[in-house]
Amino acid sequence: MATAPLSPPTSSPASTADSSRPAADLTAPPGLALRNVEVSYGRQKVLMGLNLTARPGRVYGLLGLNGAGKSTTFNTALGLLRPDAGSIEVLGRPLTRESLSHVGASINGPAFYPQLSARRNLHIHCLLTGTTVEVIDPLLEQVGLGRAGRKRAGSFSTGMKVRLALAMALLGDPEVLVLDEPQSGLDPQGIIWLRDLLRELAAGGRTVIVSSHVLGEMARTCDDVGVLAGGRMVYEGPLTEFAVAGQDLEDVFLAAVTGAADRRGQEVRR
Ligand SMILES: Nc1ncnc2c1ncn2[C@@H]1O[C@H](COP(=O)(O)OP(=O)(O)OP(=O)(O)O)[C@@H](O)[C@H]1O
Repeated sequence: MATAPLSPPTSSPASTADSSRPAADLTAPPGLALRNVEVSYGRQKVLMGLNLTARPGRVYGLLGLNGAGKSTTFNTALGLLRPDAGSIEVLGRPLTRESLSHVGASINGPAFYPQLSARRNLHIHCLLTGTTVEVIDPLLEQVGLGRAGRKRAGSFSTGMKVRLALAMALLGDPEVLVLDEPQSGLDPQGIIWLRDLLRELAAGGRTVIVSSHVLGEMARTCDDVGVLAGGRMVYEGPLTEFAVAGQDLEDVFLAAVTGAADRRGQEVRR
């Protein structure tokens, strides 16, 4: 699938997820799909038959309470954790080194060499991934670090580190982007900037998957949501069908996850 090249982020007012956005293209293979995935840490089962489908051209928000398994889902989707059962597909192909080369990710917080400049960090990533270094300057501009490229990454503010992590994730112009809590550490201006960037990436045909606890921001950013509770997806689909007009996303979310917890409690008690 071809994706449109990135253009500088717009300074448009906050875009809000709404029903006027085009429906998902169900004929294209999902950017990322997990099928009946089971993952345990020792005796603790964390994912129990998890299904997730994130589609091109859409921003997908993975929601769940602390400890629901969002990071475990991302680590498994990226091949960093081996599932006990189930399968993972990227762009309709099995998870392999080749299919993973179409995925950019930022998980487990920003990771870089603090003693090196932002530019040098990106240079190393280019060498590791076989990406041309020509992309570095436009990318630094793209994430708002154009004037900070020569500064030591270790001296960056939290928000600047988040922007550098995003630049690393975007390095190979990936068709699928997986970001674990990308807003974390950004100020309100940065959050609006990120929202516009994610929407622009999706509008260019990419599959964008983010996790977050900030429900209001997810409501503004995402087309689709997956709500993880009790090791399973308790809702997956358009945001507008999860919290319909007039409903508060927080209320609907809490009802969905506590309902799942109650059901799970009953299963355990039985
Ligand atoms: N490496 C690990 N070893 C053992 N248990 C783990 C490990 N990583 C996660 N867990 C456990 O798995 C469960 C799910 O954790 P995970 O980090 O995936 O949740 P999360 O939804 O990302 O949480 P948060 O929103 O707090 O980041 C938790 O009970 C956690 O304690």
